[in-house]
Amino acid sequence: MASLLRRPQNIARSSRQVVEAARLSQTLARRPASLPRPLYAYARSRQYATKPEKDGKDVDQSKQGKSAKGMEHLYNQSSPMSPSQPPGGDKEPTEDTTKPGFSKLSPAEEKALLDVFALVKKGMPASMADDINRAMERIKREGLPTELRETIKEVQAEGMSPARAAKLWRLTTHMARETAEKTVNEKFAKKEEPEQKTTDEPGPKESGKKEESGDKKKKPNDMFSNVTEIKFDLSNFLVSAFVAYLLYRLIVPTENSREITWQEFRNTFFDKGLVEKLIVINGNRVRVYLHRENVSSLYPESPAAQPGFYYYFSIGSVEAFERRVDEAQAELGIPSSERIPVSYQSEGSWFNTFLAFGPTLLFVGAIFYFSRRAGSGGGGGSGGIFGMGKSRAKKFNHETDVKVKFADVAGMDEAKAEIMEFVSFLKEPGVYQKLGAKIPRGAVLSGPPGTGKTLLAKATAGESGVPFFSVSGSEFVEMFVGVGASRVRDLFANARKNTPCIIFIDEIDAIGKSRSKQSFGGGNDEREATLNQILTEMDGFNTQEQVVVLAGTNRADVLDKALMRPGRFDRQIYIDHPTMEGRKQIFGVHLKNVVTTGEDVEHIKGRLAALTPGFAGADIANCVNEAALIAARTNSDSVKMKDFEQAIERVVGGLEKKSLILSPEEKKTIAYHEAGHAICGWFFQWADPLLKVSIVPRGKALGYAQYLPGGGGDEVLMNMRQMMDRMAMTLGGRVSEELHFETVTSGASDDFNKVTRMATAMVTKWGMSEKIGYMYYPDAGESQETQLQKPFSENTAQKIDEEVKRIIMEAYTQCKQLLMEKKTELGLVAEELLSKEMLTRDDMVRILGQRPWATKGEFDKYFGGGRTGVEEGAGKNAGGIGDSGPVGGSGGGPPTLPGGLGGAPEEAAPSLYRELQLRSQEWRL
Ligand SMILES: Nc1ncnc2c1ncn2[C@@H]1O[C@H](COP(=O)(O)OP(=O)(O)OP(=O)(O)O)[C@@H](O)[C@H]1O
Repeated sequence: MASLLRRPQNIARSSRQVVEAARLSQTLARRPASLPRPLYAYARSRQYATKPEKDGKDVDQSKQGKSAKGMEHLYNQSSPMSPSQPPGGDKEPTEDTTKPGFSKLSPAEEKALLDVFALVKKGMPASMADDINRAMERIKREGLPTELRETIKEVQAEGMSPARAAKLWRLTTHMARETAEKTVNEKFAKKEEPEQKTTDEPGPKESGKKEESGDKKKKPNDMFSNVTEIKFDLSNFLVSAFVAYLLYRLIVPTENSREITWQEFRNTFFDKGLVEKLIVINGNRVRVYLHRENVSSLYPESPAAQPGFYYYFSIGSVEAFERRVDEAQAELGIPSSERIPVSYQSEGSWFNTFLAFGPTLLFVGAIFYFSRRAGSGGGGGSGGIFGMGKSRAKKFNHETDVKVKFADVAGMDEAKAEIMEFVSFLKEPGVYQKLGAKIPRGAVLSGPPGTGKTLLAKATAGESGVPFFSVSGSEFVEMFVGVGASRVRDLFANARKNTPCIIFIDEIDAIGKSRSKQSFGGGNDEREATLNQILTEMDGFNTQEQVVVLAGTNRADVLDKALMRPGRFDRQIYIDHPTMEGRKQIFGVHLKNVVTTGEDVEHIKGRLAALTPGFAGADIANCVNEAALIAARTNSDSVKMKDFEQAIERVVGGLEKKSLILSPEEKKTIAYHEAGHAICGWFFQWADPLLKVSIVPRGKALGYAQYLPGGGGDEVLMNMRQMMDRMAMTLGGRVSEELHFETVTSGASDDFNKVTRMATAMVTKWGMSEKIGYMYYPDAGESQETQLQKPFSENTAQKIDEEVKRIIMEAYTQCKQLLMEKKTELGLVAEELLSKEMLTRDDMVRILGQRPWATKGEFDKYFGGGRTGVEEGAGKNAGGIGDSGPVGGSGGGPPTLPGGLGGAPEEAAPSLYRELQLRSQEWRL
């Protein structure tokens, strides 16, 4: 077409042919049998129009570039698919910038594209909008590839098919790439130009030349960074813009069809021989395809001249339609060999297609959306449905992230020594391997919450200087079966790529629970699959692979046996609550982070350690922080001992209840109740020494007495004397109420709970009752069998009840005896408590004199008190039952405990000791 436009004489000649043909066809069309003629005329006109004349001389020069008068509309290029040319045949053809193989946009197309571009540009940054403008300019200047337009035409006429969609995609991508490359080349050219000029410049700039040439060498790199940037943006933009345009054109088409009646069809097109073929759509509508060139000759203004446009009419039935067409053709005398072809098609609308796919699309969309949300909520990076099987483990770099060292982990020296071996294995594997030693694969760190298991694992990574993968057991658990196993695989695969390294699985009980225990009530396939995968992966290492797996759990007892066998988690490291010395060291670590100017830190550490039996490392860290907060509230320069004490009270007892107003009668009852506990604690030899007693309500308690269990030491065993003294002391509140008031209150309920639990344990677990003997009866919570059935007979149950009652009554008698003896002292303490609301150990010494029994350990060092090192032993017990009661029978020596004295601390009996010991720390009425 471009070459045609450059030869106006050709246009003039062909226009004459077309006019002639059109005129002829018009005349002939009126005659019934003239159907083939216009076709012939059309063929001629096309032939001449597309074939350039070799000899242009015979064209009338005066008419060069002009169309015949009255026929201008034939050349005004109004068809959307015609190459662009300014309207009006009189004008000189402008310079053609269309590339070979390209054709220009029609004004209508240009407008549509501009609309789409304007829509896309909205809300874009200015730089991108510029790119879009540039792209549009280029399209206007160079047109679209002819192949692309042909395909668009096909799509418009016959609909979209996968092959056409692929072709469109290929063409638009190709075009986008070309455009981007061109832009880049232009940029190169522009940048090189000024540089050339600089080098040409003579004179003093000569010296700068070398630098410039050096610069020039660098520039291609800079340019390259630009190149990729432009290429990416522009190509992406163009592809999406074209696709948007095509969709726009396909889904919201311009008017490309119109309904006509049978009569119109016959008179206007059929009888004039303009019909090329008929397609019956879905048996109820007929699409009329016309000889477009003939139509444009006859009816140049008609929309039917535009490509993609067609007429249609509705039919009642296919048979009736066929009959009518046959009759019409017979009337026109068209021989059967030249009859108009009729074909049949069934097709659905875009809307129907969309509706058919709608539910599927919605479903896929919903899955995608929710999986993305699930993904982004947790580990971040690997979100989305495709990232589901990816491990969520966080990798910490030993150089930047894991700064914890063994020095930051205080106490737990044995655990540290044990785990130190892993560090030396990772640092110097050769030492072990040359002796043929197999390196342990992993260790389970178990113990109560907050005792520093995670911290120890981090310190191991920090010391060994290897990458550290940290993941929580619950992160493997997903609602889809197989995801957990796939995450385990991914985690270990990652670890193997980063050897030597440490994997730390926190709360491993989330996936490592014993399989037999889980199966109760249905089982859990997903968890089992995940566990099996861990078992396989841990077996799958070869001994050379330096991957150490550490796991943390609070419940080592529920873990699957297979997980704990040697070759998997070879070592089990139990981390208990820290001892007095351990607490001291942990306080040392955390006190470094707060300002304690002017304080004797050594003394503070010791005193705080003595004040916080049963505290885990996390509690200690919290306490120190609370103390700093309290100090900050009072605008202090440094954190003082009193701040720490307040913090401990707050951590253990809760907030002071200032809003709770008690009546004078209630206050008096509370004061006598607490004084009863205090007197017992003071005068019973084996009871816990009193530290502080208060009637200020705190948390749930109306008053409290604070003791130091075990005399500030770290005993894990209790003998019968201690138990009896503790029970008697616990009953002191109620006994005091009985002695001083006409009636008693409900305030002793928690005391009774503790006493009953302890007495029951003495009878059913610790073999401290002659009637029951050396038996162990598990609680309902301890095993599944006991949940349904009691492990003893009715007769034994009765005996247990009797024994428990007897022991409690003995404790009661012991307590009452003491409080009646010390009624005056009790009154003094209670009245002082009423007036001061809180008494310390020093107040007690002032009122009652020195405690008759010395305390053990370092208690006196930090809390005053004259005597130390008083011998323990039977006979010095003021109200003890070691030598008076029938229970025990061992002459006051520590009873032998069922479950093994030296057994692991998680054994039932010692853990109960621990619990009772901790409970004595609680505040009580
Ligand atoms: N031995 C210790 N030395 C110093 N700080 C400690 C120690 N133990 C615990 N802590 C403090 O307690 C915090 C919590 O400890 P960590 O997370 O290691 O406990 P954990 O045993 O893993 O708890 P959980 O079983 O609940 O996961 C630590 O960040 C640290 O501040």
